[in-house]
Amino acid sequence: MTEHIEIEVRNLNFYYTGNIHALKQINLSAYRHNVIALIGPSGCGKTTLLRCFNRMHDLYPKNRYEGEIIFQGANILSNNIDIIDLRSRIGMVFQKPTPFPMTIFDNIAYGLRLKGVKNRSELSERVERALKNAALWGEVKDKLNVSAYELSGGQQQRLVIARALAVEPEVLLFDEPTSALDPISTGKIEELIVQLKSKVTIIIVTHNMQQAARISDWTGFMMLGELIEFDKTDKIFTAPSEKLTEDYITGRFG
Ligand SMILES: Nc1ncnc2c1ncn2[C@@H]1O[C@H](COP(=O)(O)OP(=O)(O)OP(=O)(O)O)[C@@H](O)[C@H]1O
Repeated sequence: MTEHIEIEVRNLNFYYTGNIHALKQINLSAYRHNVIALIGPSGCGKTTLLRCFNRMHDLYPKNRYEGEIIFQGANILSNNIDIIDLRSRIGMVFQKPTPFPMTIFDNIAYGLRLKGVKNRSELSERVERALKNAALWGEVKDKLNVSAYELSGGQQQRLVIARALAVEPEVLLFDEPTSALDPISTGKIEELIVQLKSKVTIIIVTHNMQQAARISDWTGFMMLGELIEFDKTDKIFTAPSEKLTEDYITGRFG
């Protein structure tokens, strides 16, 4: 299979309001339908980098990007990008489950309705497909009209994943998606992420190095806003090229 680059980051710098230089000269290529993990000590810039991929930082107009993020031939940091469209093509799942205060069905149908899908049978079919793809259908198929808040934390996280999947994104961003979950729910989400690779490219921030080693194909190790090393996960965890990476993965600091 020829490897196709889904996202290419070129000389990316990012500054929070007040010129805090949070990302420094980041370069990386994310291959299509691979899982890319971002690891590194607290405050190194993992979440900041993840949020660049769907322009979440735009919520604060004084934040500033430099460089390029090329997604399917276009620079998503350019001014003429349609941000709403971008966020449906590059979806995001946060640390804490964020269901909307509405029924399970309506949570999933929400983005579809925004995209103009109104036909009830098409909506039902796409809601079912998204819930199946998020490995949640079996648990909720008889209670689609109850509030999403009645689900457990782990189920809510899969609901949020289903909601992101419903609009058929090409990329999913995960920001520590299991840190609020118990080990069984964590295992289910990890299994799901590996399954989802057949459909989407995944970039995941995790504090848990074992999790990165278990589920990712590529790993980026960050420190103080720099991407110190980016390589195949096996290589990062068995024979890293950089001493800093080795010190981190062997627990010498962090
Ligand atoms: N809204 C903000 N305004 C100013 N500085 C910020 C903001 N958010 C983060 N930072 C700074 O940017 C740097 C990177 O933070 P970021 O949250 O990306 O790190 P992280 O690696 O995801 O950390 P953690 O693992 O603790 O979540 C830190 O120095 C942080 O203090």
